[in-house]
Amino acid sequence: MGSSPNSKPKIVRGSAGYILEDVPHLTDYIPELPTYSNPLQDNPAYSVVKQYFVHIDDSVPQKIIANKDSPRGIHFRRAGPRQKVYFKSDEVQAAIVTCGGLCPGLNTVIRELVCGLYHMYGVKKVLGISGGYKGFYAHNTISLTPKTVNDIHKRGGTILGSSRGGHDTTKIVDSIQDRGINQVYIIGGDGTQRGAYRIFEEIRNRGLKVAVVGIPKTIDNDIPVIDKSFGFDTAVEEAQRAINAAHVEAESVENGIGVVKLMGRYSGFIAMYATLANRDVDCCLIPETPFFLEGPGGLFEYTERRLKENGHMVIVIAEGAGQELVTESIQSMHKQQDASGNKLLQDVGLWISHKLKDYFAKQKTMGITLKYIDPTYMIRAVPSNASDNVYCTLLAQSAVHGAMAGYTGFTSGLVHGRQAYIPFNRINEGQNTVVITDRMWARLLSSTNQPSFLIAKTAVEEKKKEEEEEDSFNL
Ligand SMILES: Nc1ncnc2c1ncn2[C@@H]1O[C@H](COP(=O)(O)OP(=O)(O)O)[C@@H](O)[C@H]1O
Ligand SMILES: O=P(O)(O)OC[C@H]1O[C@](O)(COP(=O)(O)O)[C@@H](O)[C@@H]1O
Ligand SMILES: [Mg+2]
Repeated sequence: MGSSPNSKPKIVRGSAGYILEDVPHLTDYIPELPTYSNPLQDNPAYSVVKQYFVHIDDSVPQKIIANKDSPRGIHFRRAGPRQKVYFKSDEVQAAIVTCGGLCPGLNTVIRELVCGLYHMYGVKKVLGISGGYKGFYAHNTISLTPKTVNDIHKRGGTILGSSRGGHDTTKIVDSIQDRGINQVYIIGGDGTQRGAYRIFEEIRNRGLKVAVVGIPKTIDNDIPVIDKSFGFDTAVEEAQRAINAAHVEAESVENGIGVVKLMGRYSGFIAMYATLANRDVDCCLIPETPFFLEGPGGLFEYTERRLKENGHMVIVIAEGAGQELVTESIQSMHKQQDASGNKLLQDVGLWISHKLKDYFAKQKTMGITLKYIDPTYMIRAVPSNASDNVYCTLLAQSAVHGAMAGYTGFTSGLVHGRQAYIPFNRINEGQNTVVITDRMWARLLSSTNQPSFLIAKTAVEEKKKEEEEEDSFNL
């Protein structure tokens, strides 16, 4: 996968604690590049906009909650068109690639990149790299025009195809150089953005005039810094259909339990938002918060209580939840990985369904009917909804403006509702997960009334410890 990224973050400090975490620019390593007037100024559609061009110093704060003594804090460069551009329209040879798992909106981003380049900047040469990163060196390219991408946003998936694994920095940059590509748009999740950083580093080391731009994609919403990733809203909406079905099935029988498993490998955002949106869910389990089955405060006890109270119950479980519990039961599936090095998960939905069935069969107190619904790929293989379509358009257009302005090594993202350019190193520094001490998780707990397993378990453990201490004292 090439050498480790090593570039230093570009930090600009201002007065009163202002910090700009800036993005690299082509002129950082190729001085005296010629500039040109932005063709947008002659575009009748945009000429009516007052102050259409973004001021060179505009930035977006990372934190917007402040008090009177707080420093101004970290900012990111504001996205948008600049007065001067660093590429002539007919000089640009752009390339677009989609990597990793599917996500609603991939085709919309492809469409808007192509149309944005064409209509805003007069760029006619856009190549689609097929099949993810390995497509740079192992597949043929596809020529993309506004005509060929015209209606692709109505379809799920990606017209370019995608893949995991196969990131070979040297081969990819050789291909970029050989094909004369000078703007690379890389659409993908956390793994993809790490790969994009390596490509940027290699391009910079070779001194090439190539802008490398990332567009963050993942339904898991696990990319740090940005408000949310495109496709997430659509996935949450699609998940409602599965939860509604589980609810209908559960309430139609005596002591019915509906279990729905939703995607979310390390982050439970889809499960959390789908639960909050639905309101028929009695328990939501996510990777960020451990849970347990037996004893006081456990899932079995809560399920039994809920069935007695309400006659039915709906459980939403994120695929990455409770993995340690499942691994304890099925030792053989230990630590398997996919081609990109992501953890392969065991089916926690199936596991929990069996555990609940076994428990009630042994208890003999009440007979249950359990239906397990696993919509898996259905929530991500759909076309993006209206709000995601608009979001994809803004992300793609911001990416194009940034590349044309000579910025490189950045991800285009939304920060507190404003489009910003975020340096790769910030995007790659960790994973966004649900913070269970935040208000959002508290809102969920109050909407489901489920036990906070954390507190309950701690209380049980403390009680056990006290009893053990008492016993040893009495001996
Ligand atoms: N640390 C890394 N360095 C370089 N490339 C990576 C890295 N992690 C993942 N990739 C590449 O990024 C692509 C997509 O990664 P993956 O984790 O499958 O999906 P996603 O980008 O959606 O998280 C794959 O081609 C993979 O080889
Ligand atoms: O079967 P695949 O394609 O590996 O995808 C499964 C994974 O992809 C996801 O949808 C999203 O993962 P990425 O966006 O990181 O690719 C996860 O929720 C899920 O675990
Ligand atoms: Mg990922």
